Amino acid sequence: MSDPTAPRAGALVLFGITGDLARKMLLPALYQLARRGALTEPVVGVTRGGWTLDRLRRHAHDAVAAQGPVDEDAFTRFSGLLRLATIDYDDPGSFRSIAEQTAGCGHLAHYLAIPPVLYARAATCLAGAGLNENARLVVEKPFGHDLVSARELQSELTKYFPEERLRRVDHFLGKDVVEDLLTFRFANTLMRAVLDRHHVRSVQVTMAEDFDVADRGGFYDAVGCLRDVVQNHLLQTLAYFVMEAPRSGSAADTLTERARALKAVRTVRPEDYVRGRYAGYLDTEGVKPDSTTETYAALRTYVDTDRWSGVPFTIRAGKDMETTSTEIVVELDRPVPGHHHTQGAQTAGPNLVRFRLMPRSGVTFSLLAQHGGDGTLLDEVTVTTDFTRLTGSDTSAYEHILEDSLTGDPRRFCRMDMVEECWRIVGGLLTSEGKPVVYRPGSWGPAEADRLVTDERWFPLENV
Ligand SMILES: NC(=O)C1=CN([C@@H]2O[C@H](COP(=O)(O)OP(=O)(O)OC[C@H]3O[C@@H](n4cnc5c(N)ncnc54)[C@H](OP(=O)(O)O)[C@@H]3O)[C@@H](O)[C@H]2O)C=CC1
Ligand SMILES: O=C1O[C@H](COP(=O)(O)O)[C@@H](O)[C@H](O)[C@H]1O
Repeated sequence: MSDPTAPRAGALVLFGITGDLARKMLLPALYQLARRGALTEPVVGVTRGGWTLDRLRRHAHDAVAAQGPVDEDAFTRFSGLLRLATIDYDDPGSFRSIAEQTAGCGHLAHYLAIPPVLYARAATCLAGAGLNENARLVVEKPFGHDLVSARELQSELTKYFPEERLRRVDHFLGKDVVEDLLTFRFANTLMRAVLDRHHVRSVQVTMAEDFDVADRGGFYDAVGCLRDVVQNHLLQTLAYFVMEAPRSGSAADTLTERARALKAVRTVRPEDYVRGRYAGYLDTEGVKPDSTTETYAALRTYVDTDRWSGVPFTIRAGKDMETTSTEIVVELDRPVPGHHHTQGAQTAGPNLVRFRLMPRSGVTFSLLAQHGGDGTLLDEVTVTTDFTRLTGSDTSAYEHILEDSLTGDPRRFCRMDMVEECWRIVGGLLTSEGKPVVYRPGSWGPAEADRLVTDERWFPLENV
């Protein structure tokens, strides 16, 4: 759904079209949009040079082919939309090449998939060429490296692009399954009835990845796990899980409720934080020999709302772990003791509601059922469903993000107040010193993190 106050852009100006993110995500997503007729506007790739339009087209084909079979007719349509502009960040006049390529296109959407240190410079040069007028600026993550730098960046960008025309990407917000948390919670009375402090004992959020930092050592070592995925992706996902129902389906109401939820997340105390690093990380190319960067982060927080007050939320994320899986596991309270039919439940496993976000999105309930003819003997049973198989949805996060960049719909982006809240929540952890605890590659991270969860027990993930 587009935002009626934000006109659709007449062209997408893509800085960083030759880069890693463009190859892995943006070019394949743009092709998919063109394939289903959702992209008919020019896509102007911006580069410092060395590329021809033919090379870009071949590169785009390779990027698309790397993800599966190519519909050549659709690719030809997409390829016909590609244009190229060469710029020099030290020569603002060179940005006129973008104006030449976008002449007659109307409103522009500039998408910055370049190193974040260049965001302010790019915005300044765009303005110098008059390309900020009525234009939207979309910036990739990260937005700053702490609260102060995020505010500084905001102040630089808003000199030329006011907040209502700024979009900050967090691709988790483009994932259907993350948005679906809201529908699943509020459209189902069963869920509405139990997801609150009266029924929930604890919530565990895990984002495990079974791969290491590979060739991203230089980037990752300056960032670490907390900044890479917790401060943004996992806190935004948590916001969807804890927020109240928006008053309406409008982007403004959704954003307001999400921001309210983040404001209620308690600032994490350093004693509720555990950092880890997989063995062998220091041998990665681009990683400093004396690096203290974490590849695993686990923290405990609380959400101070009427619904969630007192419920512990633990979040953990890590590279080189046993599997690749993202889940929210909700542990429900045990039934009251003292009854014939609740006796067995005191020692059996608790009821769990498991929101499986990735790789196969769906939900699983762990329940108890009578074993044989004795109501006190219980079996643990699971009831599971797979959303992707049911709905057949296969729209990638970046298809949504890029389409919204064109339409202007702000709901799948981070508003500045959300960015500030996320930095506030983890702010006390960013300067954590000392070496992270070393963990075995392929494991579940350091055992030290067990103290953060209720009963010192992480529930095993289902997608294993
Ligand atoms: N790669 C990933 O998996 C992810 C990346 N991101 C974010 O996306 C953005 C782009 O990331 P990524 O594609 O990996 O970045 P790259 O390092 O691949 O750089 C992207 C492009 O930026 C230009 N560039 C690179 N370094 C410089 C420099 N020093 N000065 C001027 N231009 C430069 C180059 O384009 P040219 O030479 O054509 O000018 C390059 O192709 C970043 O903000 C990153 O944080 C977010 C999530 C995941
Ligand atoms: O932004 C990032 O996200 C990916 C994980 O995203 P996914 O959609 O593939 O699950 C993560 O691997 C990467 O380190 C981080 O920069």
